[in-house]
Amino acid sequence: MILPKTFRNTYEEAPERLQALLKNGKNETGSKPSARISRATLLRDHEAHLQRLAEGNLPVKNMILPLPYPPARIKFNDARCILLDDLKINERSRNTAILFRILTAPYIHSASTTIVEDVSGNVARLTVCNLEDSIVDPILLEGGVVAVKQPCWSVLADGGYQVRVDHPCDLVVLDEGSEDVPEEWMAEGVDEGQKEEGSDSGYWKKEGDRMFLTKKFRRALDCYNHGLAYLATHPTPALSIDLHRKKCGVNIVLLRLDDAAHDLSLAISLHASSTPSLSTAPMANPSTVKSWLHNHSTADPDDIAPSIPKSLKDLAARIKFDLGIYTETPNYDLPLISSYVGPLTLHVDAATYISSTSVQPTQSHGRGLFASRAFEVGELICAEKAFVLPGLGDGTAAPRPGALLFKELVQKLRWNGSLRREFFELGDGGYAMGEYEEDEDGDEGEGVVDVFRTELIRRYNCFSVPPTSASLVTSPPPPNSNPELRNGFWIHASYVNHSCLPNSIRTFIGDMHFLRATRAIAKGEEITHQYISPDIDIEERQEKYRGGWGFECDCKLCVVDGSISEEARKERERRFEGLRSMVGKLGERGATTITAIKKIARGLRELEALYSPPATDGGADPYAELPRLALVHPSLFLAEAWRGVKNTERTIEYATKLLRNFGIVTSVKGGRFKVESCSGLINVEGVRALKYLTEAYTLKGEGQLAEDCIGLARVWYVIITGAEVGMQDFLSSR
Ligand SMILES: C[S@@+](CC[C@H](N)C(=O)[O-])C[C@H]1O[C@@H](n2cnc3c(N)ncnc32)[C@H](O)[C@@H]1O
Repeated sequence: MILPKTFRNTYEEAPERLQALLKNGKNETGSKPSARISRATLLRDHEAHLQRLAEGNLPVKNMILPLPYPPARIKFNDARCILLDDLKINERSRNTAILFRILTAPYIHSASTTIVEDVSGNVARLTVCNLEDSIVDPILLEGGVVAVKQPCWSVLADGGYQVRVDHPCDLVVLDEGSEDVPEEWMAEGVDEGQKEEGSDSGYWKKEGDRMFLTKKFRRALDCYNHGLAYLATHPTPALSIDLHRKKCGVNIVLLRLDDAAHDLSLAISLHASSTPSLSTAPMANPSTVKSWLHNHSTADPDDIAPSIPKSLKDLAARIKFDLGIYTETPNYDLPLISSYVGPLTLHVDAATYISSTSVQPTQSHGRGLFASRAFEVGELICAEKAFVLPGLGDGTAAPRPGALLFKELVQKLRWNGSLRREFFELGDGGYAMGEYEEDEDGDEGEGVVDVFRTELIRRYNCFSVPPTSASLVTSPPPPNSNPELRNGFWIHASYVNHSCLPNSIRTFIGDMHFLRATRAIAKGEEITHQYISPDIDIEERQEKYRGGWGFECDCKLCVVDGSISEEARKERERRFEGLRSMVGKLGERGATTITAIKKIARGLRELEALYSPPATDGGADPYAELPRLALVHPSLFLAEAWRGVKNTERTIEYATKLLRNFGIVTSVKGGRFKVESCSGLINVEGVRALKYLTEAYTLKGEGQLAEDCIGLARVWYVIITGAEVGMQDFLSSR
């Protein structure tokens, strides 16, 4: 079919149009659509969209969620069945459901859209969002029957209407042959020939394997289930073990870890009961095995792992790590863990260490993370495996990292009741008020996941992550390009509040998150890190915290920066920008002359004066131990410029200044280099400053001072990258 030039993709509307619709769309709530599009037109239009989809290269769009509504909690069988003629615009009744037969192959991109009819033969466009759908393994199958709970008409940007499902749990896919499928839809779609031919478990196993290899994972599960149903009447333990094992593998791929644990416990208990030496062992009981898989520990008191074949043991390890193993001892082989991470995998099999911290209420920042013991500079405070980190195997960061994370979160929460409670305890910015409150036990109910709340929790708590933090330091992205970042989610780390003067730094090695102390932390102290590095200007800084997370920072630096006059603030900014552009121009010219360096040094002194305490204040310096952020960039330039022209004294002066401007006050006394006070603002520039100091002191023959500086640089390198990997090269390179 040749597409008309006027074809407009109404299935993938531009985000701006959707936003405008949300803001300015006329309010038709409660009414019924004035006109409906005919079956022929809907099908023709759908065909045109499918053709466009097949041509590929659809633009990547940002997701726009409509106004929130809670998911239905009613079971389909208890719902009152209604028809398309009964639906109203934007008005849902939580105890209703509608049955649809799917008339076409779905259009699957950021959502799944298809054309459906109800039992009276009326036709509509159906869009299901946030579904774990794929073109090779569609959930909305042509000829299939689905039920939609609490249906209503939703308005489209082009003025039409559709039935839109946002909570995937509001969609029920009925099995072929289910007694809920109306009789008139029953005969079609059931392939009797295939059923007869494939009536034994060997056939279903082969068929399931074929589906698995072609990535039709849900079909594979169906086939293995058919095989197991056959085995219920023709018991063959070896085959049952095999089919449960295969189901377990598919469920892991689909992030259905609870189901995977269920299948594996059946496989292992069957293995035990059919092995004479194990038939009376505790592991012959599936619930014993299931508790072991879910116990978050490496302990194996029933010796299950040593008694089972390797294929089952490997799956057990996979499930236990993915459900989370907790350790009380922070012993990590960091070079080994780092070596696992590469373009094909971000996933690391390591245990989570959170036992030295606890979540407690703070005075004014909601809940926070607190130290249960003292930590020294550089010490590991906690280490945590990701709850979700998408992007495995593609080698590149996604263009919509937030949307990808959201989709995977919904999938993981939907299928794993055992993981839901912890997630929904996280902050959602106030959404869980009133009507949206979760069930008493903290669980959202069987498979019920509120996607709007999930998205808010994602937004307030997710992290932007590089493949490894070391990659940002050892091979930084070229200037003005974005590093390859994904969006990931770590539950315990989500409780850490922000401070511009933090006492910890977060780093990532694949899907492991590490938090290390940037200064000594006392038992009982709150742990903080920087959500983003603070802007020089206090107003810009607070605007980012307000916009991103809904708070204003009240750390010491923000209080002091916030107390200076508007005029002084603007003057600092003006001079900083002036210096920055001077430095930029020098960079363009290449070689830097001593005269040019001195000019920048003069500019820095003038800027420094703007941080000096007013004489009227009796000389008290509010910035005495605080960072002076506007001075960082010029002092870094000067430290490097003096180093470039091999002026040792000046290199020491400006590298020391650079540390000072980060709020790290150092001293040289009795031949030793010492940190007197540290704001916690440790970063790669600070490590560079220590490296320059090491070189300069070495050149001066001050061996002990050089030793002190390089020792500290090593500690800081581990703090900012998470591990020693790449340290030697970084510290020894020019
Ligand atoms: C990642 S969560 C941290 C845990 C959160 N306090 C809680 O109770 O769940 C981020 C939220 O914590 C609060 N928060 C974090 N840092 C803060 C700060 N410095 N001042 C005030 N609120 C802060 C904000 O409400 C922010 O949206």
